[in-house]
Amino acid sequence: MQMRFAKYEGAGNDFILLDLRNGGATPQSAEIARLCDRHFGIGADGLMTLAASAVSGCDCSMRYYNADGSPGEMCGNGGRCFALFAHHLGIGGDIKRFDSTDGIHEARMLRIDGLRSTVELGMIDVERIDRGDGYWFLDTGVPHYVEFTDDLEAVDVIGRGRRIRYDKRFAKGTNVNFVKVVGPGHIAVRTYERGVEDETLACGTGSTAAALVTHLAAQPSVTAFRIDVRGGRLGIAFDEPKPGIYTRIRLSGEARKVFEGSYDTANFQS
Ligand SMILES: N[C@@H](CCC[C@H](N)C(=O)O)C(=O)O
Repeated sequence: MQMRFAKYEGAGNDFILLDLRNGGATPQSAEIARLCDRHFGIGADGLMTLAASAVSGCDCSMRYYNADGSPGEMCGNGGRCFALFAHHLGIGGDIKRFDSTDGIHEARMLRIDGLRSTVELGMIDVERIDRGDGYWFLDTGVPHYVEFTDDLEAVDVIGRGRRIRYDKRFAKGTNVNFVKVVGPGHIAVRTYERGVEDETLACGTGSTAAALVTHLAAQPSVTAFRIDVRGGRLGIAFDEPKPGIYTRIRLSGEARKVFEGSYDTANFQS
């Protein structure tokens, strides 16, 4: 069977998008891993399916899978690409509302330029940030470890990231972020991603975690951050109605449709 797909990227975090509204099945985990393989497949950090939503008021439903085929509860850059994919399919109005495993999200196209757009995505509220010895840990849709460094270029993101990712302290495993404070409201982040098992060029939920922890630990009066990542630049803004309670968290940045095509499912199934 031929399956249509589209490829999108947000700050270099890249994704395969499948529209399942007409009844296609979600690929099995091994098939997703083969599709995401950069040598034998299409190549991507993750894959998302778009389907009709069972949640009242939602335009559609997103499910996220990492490059190794494991499901993730949420993906920030993926969510921004998903919203643009929905926009290109003519789904929803100015505000796209969709459910993911971690909750309901709203997205807006702030600026459209051909196949690219600046997309702002609402993230789930964060009400708990744990402090460890030299690190912070929080859930911004998926689990994130955050550690500050003065020399981001010198960090062995893959080596250290992989050790921390499998540390027994983190029951579900964790994504790992190294953060350098550049100035007021300005940080740079490198992320080792769970499920990709590598450094990626950007991570939206990781950038969200890094901005919240920077606010908490170093810049309590700042509620909007510029985040420099390997693949570009992201923005985070949020409200803090009570100390340590973060609401209206918005992740913004460019997203782009890269190409579309079709594949023969028999080539990717075992
Ligand atoms: N790249 C993502 C995060 C994707 C999920 C993550 N790897 C996990 O399953 O923990 C982002 O932009 O947020």
